[in-house]
Amino acid sequence: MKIELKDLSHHYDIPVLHQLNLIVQQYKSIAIIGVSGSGKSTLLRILSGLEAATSGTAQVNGHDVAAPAYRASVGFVFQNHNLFPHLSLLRNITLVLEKTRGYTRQQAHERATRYLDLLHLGNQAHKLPRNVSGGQAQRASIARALSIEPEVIFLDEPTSSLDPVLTYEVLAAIKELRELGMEFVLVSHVMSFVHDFADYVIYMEDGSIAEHGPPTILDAPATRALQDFMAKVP
Ligand SMILES: Nc1ncnc2c1ncn2[C@@H]1O[C@H](COP(=O)(O)OP(=O)(O)OP(=O)(O)O)[C@@H](O)[C@H]1O
Repeated sequence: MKIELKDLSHHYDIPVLHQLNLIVQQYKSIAIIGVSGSGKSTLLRILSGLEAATSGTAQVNGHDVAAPAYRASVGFVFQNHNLFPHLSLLRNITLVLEKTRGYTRQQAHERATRYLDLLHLGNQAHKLPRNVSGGQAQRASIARALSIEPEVIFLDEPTSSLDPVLTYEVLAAIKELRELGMEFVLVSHVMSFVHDFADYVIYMEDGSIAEHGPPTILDAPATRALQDFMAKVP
């Protein structure tokens, strides 16, 4: 995947991202790390087209992220699974395919079943989100994001609401998908996973990219900022 940022800035009531410039290419799984409030989720939302930057430009695989059609071509997984509570796992997916892709019920059913199976949820398909574990619900939301067969999948701390066992389960599923050739940009606080999973790491501090490079930068940071961060995280 290729990501290109040019003077990308964003502010809410306060400035949050400060003139980011970056070109990253030929990586398949990019992790954004940094302390709370450093701007990771904001950058992820802008890269996925969920939010428009205040100024500057961002491109992903040559697409301008501000173009309306771009948003429909990517998948996004939120911190909490964000499934409709009154619909089964299966219906959560088929509804999206029918409404946003114009699939027939039969086509939607086939595709949703394929992705639920891929996430090892075939036997849970007819359950409501509240009747499955948090890890299973989160895997269903990943299946939903995958079902539109997006060019890139964005994940915002997909395990932040899960206990260690469920975290392991979701991260294992994501690793499996990477082996299938899917492309990811994710925000994660689980450094062991980032080390293992990402082939490129972006470290953010105070709304700036303080350091970026292959995951080996986590072992031997070039900047004081990343050194301090790595000394504090488990
Ligand atoms: N919708 C919003 N309205 C106003 N301020 C916001 C909004 N979203 C984020 N912020 C502020 O922007 C800054 C960056 O937030 P962001 O969520 O991008 O950081 P983060 O690094 O992802 O943090 P965390 O790890 O806690 O999720 C924070 O100061 C936050 O309070």
